[in-house]
Amino acid sequence: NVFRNQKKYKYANFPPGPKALPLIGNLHLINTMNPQKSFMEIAKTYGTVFSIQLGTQKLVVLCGYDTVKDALINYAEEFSGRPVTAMGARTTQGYGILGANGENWKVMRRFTLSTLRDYGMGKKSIENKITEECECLMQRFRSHGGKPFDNQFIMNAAAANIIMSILLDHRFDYDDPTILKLMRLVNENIKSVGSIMVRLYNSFPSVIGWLPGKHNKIFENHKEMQSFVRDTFTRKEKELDINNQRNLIDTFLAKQQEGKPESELYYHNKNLGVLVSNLFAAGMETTSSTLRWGLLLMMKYPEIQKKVQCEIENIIGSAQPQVEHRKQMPYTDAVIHEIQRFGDIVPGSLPHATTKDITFRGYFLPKGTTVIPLLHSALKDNAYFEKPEEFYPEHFLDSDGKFKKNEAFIPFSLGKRSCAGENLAKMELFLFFTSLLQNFIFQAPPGAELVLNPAPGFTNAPLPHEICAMPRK
Ligand code: HEM
Repeated sequence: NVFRNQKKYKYANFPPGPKALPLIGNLHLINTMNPQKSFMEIAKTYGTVFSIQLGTQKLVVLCGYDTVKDALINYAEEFSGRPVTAMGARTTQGYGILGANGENWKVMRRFTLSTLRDYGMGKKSIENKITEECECLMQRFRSHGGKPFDNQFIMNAAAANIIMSILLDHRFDYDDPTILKLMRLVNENIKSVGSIMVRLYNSFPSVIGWLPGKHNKIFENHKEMQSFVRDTFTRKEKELDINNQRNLIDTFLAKQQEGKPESELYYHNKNLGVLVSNLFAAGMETTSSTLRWGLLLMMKYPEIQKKVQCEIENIIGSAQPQVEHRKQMPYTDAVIHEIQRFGDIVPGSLPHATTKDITFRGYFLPKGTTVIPLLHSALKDNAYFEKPEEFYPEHFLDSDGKFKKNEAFIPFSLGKRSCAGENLAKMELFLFFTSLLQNFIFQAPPGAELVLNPAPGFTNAPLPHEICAMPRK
């Protein structure tokens, strides 16, 4: 039996892992509130490259900075795929950038990086847009007059507006129904990506495909999102002036109209629609949650907040914060790095897949194996960070108070699939964070207890909480 022999051969040297139960596999070993913790536990028994089975699907988990780096840097091409899932096949699989593979992914990634560079990174213009957004955000903060408020919605809206400005060259008022609708769609999807129902559905589409649950909601949301995006860019198409491209959608439509073979193969509306939703999904909640961790941590550690504010006073004074200031501000830079390390926003990265059969650290991984690079295990790696479980900006400072790099700082992942918005995100984090601290003192509401555990989900957002923003001047 050729098939059986092949299967046996393929899995003979597969990474080890706990024994799987019928149907559920190892699901009973995974704490759905905190899967990272379960993974770290399993690694203690089975090593830094181990396998687990969710339902009927086998995954390989990479644990610890050295292992993650070895895979994503030394075998960059081999680990650069995305898994093809049953759910994805019915939604966005293959299009856009996040879930794409092969040539389509390469073209979309190249397009995204170069367009973000042209409209966003490096250029002064995006810095001005972020600064403008900061002003609007601070006005909202001021309107609370120092009284407690929940900042989740408003921070999401500010982050959404930055992406919006790159995509559409337009900012929406925080009460505009368009942005409210978009945020609802993106948030609901991100929440449900982590849900156990979705994971099960990936394993047995035919068995539970008819059950009402979050996966049906995802399909509905996805359709709503696509029709929303289509309406928006059809309008843009009418206004397009090839000689005056003002945003990412313009540039995409211009490529579409070039009439080259590439135009038809890759620059079609399906790719545009999925790419646009991907950029929202990837860039909104990540940036906003990081900033919310930042403010929460400043309330928790007022003495650290004070040191940041001192540095702001010394270097920026009452001028407008600019990216240029960062290199003169080692303490603030260290604090922002530590916020990202401690916040650990995307603990399991996005799932990767092997693009060919490979042998990694003595184990055989057939082409198409789903691989989870556990960024959490690098950001909390005690071989690289002195106090991994604490908020300790000194992780990024040398004894002279200068900024000190740490190679295990990989919140944006590594290698060919690493975050395409890294530079944009860093610019946003610095400008929003310093502007807010320049203008407000952040305090816990009277009597409130500040909890630093993350809310359960695919990303690590802070638990719901309120903040008080006391104007400094
Ligand atoms: C603090 C903010 C952010 C963090 C922590 C973050 C983190 C990540 C991580 C961990 C990945 C997965 C990498 C992998 O598969 O190994 C990713 C992918 C990605 N991110 Fe970000 N991200 C942030 C902000 C942004 C922003 C602002 C954008 C742009 C709008 C963006 C666009 C993307 C894209 C397009 C991908 C997919 C890359 C690909 O599949 O080739 N991200 N990000």
